[in-house]
Amino acid sequence: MAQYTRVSGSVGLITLQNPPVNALSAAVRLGIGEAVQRALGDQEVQSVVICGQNGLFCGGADIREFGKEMTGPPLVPMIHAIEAATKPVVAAIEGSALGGGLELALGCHYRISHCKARLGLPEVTLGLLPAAGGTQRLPRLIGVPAALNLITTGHHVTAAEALQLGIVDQVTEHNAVDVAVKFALSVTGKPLHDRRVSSLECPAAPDLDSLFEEAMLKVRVACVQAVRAAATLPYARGMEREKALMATLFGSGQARALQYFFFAQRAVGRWSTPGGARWDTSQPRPVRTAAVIGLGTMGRGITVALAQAGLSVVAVETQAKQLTEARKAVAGMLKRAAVRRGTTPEPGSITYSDQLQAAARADLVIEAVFEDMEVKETLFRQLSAVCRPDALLCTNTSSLDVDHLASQTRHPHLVLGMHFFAPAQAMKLLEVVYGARSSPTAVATAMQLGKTMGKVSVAVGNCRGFAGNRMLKRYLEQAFFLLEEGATPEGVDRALEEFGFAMGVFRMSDLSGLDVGWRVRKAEGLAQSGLTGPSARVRQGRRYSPLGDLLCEHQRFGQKSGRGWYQYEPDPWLHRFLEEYRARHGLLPRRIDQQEVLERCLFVLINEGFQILEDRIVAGPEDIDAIYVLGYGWPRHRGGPMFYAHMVGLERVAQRLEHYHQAHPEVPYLQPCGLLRRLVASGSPPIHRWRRAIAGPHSQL
Ligand SMILES: CC/C=C\CC(=O)SCCNC(=O)CCNC(=O)[C@H](O)C(C)(C)COP(=O)(O)OP(=O)(O)OC[C@H]1O[C@@H](n2cnc3c(N)ncnc32)[C@H](O)[C@@H]1OP(=O)(O)O
Repeated sequence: MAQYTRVSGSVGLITLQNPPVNALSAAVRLGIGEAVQRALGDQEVQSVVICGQNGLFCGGADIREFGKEMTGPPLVPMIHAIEAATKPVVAAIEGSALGGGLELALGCHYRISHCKARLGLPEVTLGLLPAAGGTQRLPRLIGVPAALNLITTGHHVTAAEALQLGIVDQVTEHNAVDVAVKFALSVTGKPLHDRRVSSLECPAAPDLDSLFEEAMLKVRVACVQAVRAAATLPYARGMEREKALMATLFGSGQARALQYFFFAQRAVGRWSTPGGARWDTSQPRPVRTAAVIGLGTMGRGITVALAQAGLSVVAVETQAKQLTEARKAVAGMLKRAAVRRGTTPEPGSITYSDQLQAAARADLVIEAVFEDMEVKETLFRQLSAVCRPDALLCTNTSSLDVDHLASQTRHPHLVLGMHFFAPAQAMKLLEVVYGARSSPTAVATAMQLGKTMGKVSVAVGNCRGFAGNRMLKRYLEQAFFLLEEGATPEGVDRALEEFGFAMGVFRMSDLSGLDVGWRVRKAEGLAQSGLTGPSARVRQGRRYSPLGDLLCEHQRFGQKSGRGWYQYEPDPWLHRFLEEYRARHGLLPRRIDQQEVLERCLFVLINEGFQILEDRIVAGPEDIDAIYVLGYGWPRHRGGPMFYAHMVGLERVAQRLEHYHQAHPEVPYLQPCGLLRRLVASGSPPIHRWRRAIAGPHSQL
């Protein structure tokens, strides 16, 4: 909807009304069109202001309408009508003007922005391009290099930057609508020709061809082609090109995946637990002071993330040398982040101590000590004695039993996992792991704290490895089995990187350190040295690959030791080692193609995802997809593992798993899990119906 009123005698005020972000839905487009006509036809009205209700101009096209049949008037002719108006039209930008919202503002003759507003054309992040004239008007207004940068990255700019670039005409600290109305009165009757952006010439820039060629190599080709049309063609032909390019993107799998992921990241905030706790009925407690215990790499990152979110942080490290180093490292991290943001580091929000007692007054404590149950058990008993009785006690463990740690304390309902991903100050993902006794308030508080730190928090039930690492285990395992059967680390990584992972599984393991998993496997009784014969490759009645353990026995810990799955200097060791290993175990190497690598590594991970859904460890497929894209490098343009399964087709995923299970009956995880089989049997419903299909007592399966 759009509301029309007359203000200050002669200004027609059009207010976009579609909470929460005034997206340009069919109803809003219809409303704007009608209001513009009314304003232009009203004899009393000399100028027009367009704004959005509730302090937000417009979040762009309504993404929920994409992929559905188009209804309502199209955006492009409406923007043309505004630009062609003979009365000045002023956009009053507050909050955000993004995508179609900014394109609407670019169709206005003037743009006044509040100083806190942000502007941008983020369509590329949804697999699209700004096809309501954005690729044609923005280069004409601010020049090709700056427009190309904004359009191909999707970056938002601040109001100050927008003023400097020439996107807006004025920035105000006052009420932008009031300022725009006054401004509209002041420009009444002034000529408008040079205010119509579509009629401007693209400002000349040196060596445009090489700029376009360079951009083509780096970014979405369609965006570059559209901006090139702005620089080389008349406006009307440029608009035709923009429309044609958008048509090729609109139905693409990438666009569907990116749009799905936009909503998935937001859906995880509406968490629920099998015990009935929910986001909308649980009240978070305020957290003003947080303590971090253990200042290794993770503890330092968590300290920085908390301080940057404006909390007072008590950083505790009992080893003097480590404490001194951590203090320096944290100061350096804060300084570098401030330089990047162009601000000064906040002084005084972190205090350091070598005494646990320093955490006594904290609202919430996050321990990040060595990943060892005995060490953590002792710490939780101490924290329970030292801290306030209402303090939330959180563990940053990546796999240990949260319920067991809770049982060491006096108030188990206040114990949770907060599983950060390295580097903790930068990674967007946080797994909030609730135990059997965690209270709804505790979950809500940790979820809210994650949001305050700028993270996407996903509520996850307590199980070994939680959601992310539990799935990762199956993925790694298949990669090892593939090596046993004849594949090479390079071949497996190539297949995964061509699929879209920034790093294949072996390169990623080398980076994070092979010894980390080795320590966990030793603690679980899986890694055992000296075993020979068939028993070397079987544990707990299932196929097991000791390859990772053997590499560690040869002191190959990955990048940190200069050698892992790859050698960082010429060294044919690994291939010889694999050949000898296969010969020793009577394994006949075969040629393994990319399809098998992908299906075995990815479908087994997806199968575990379905098992996690069935076990109610997470509430919906969006949780798993957010975890995998934000924490494990799953390519965003493929939406996440569960969305990928939906795109591939559940029947095919189940068939291929069955096929591999028949070939490898000793690997039980290759057998399609019950939920996957039931979804296939019920006709493979689309992903947005899975949540309902899984839901316990009301299950439709
Ligand atoms: C011809 C085609 C023309 C144009 C193409 C386009 O315009 S494509 C759309 C381009 N716009 C965007 O990509 C902006 C997306 N939105 C945002 O970046 C943020 O939502 C925004 C506007 C900065 C506000 O952020 P905030 O943190 O305040 O809110 P949040 O992101 O949680 O969003 C609140 C709910 O609104 C839903 N929503 C946001 N934008 C849109 C949109 N454009 N269409 C539909 N719905 C949108 C969002 O999903 C949240 O709802 P929820 O139910 O929680 O999912």
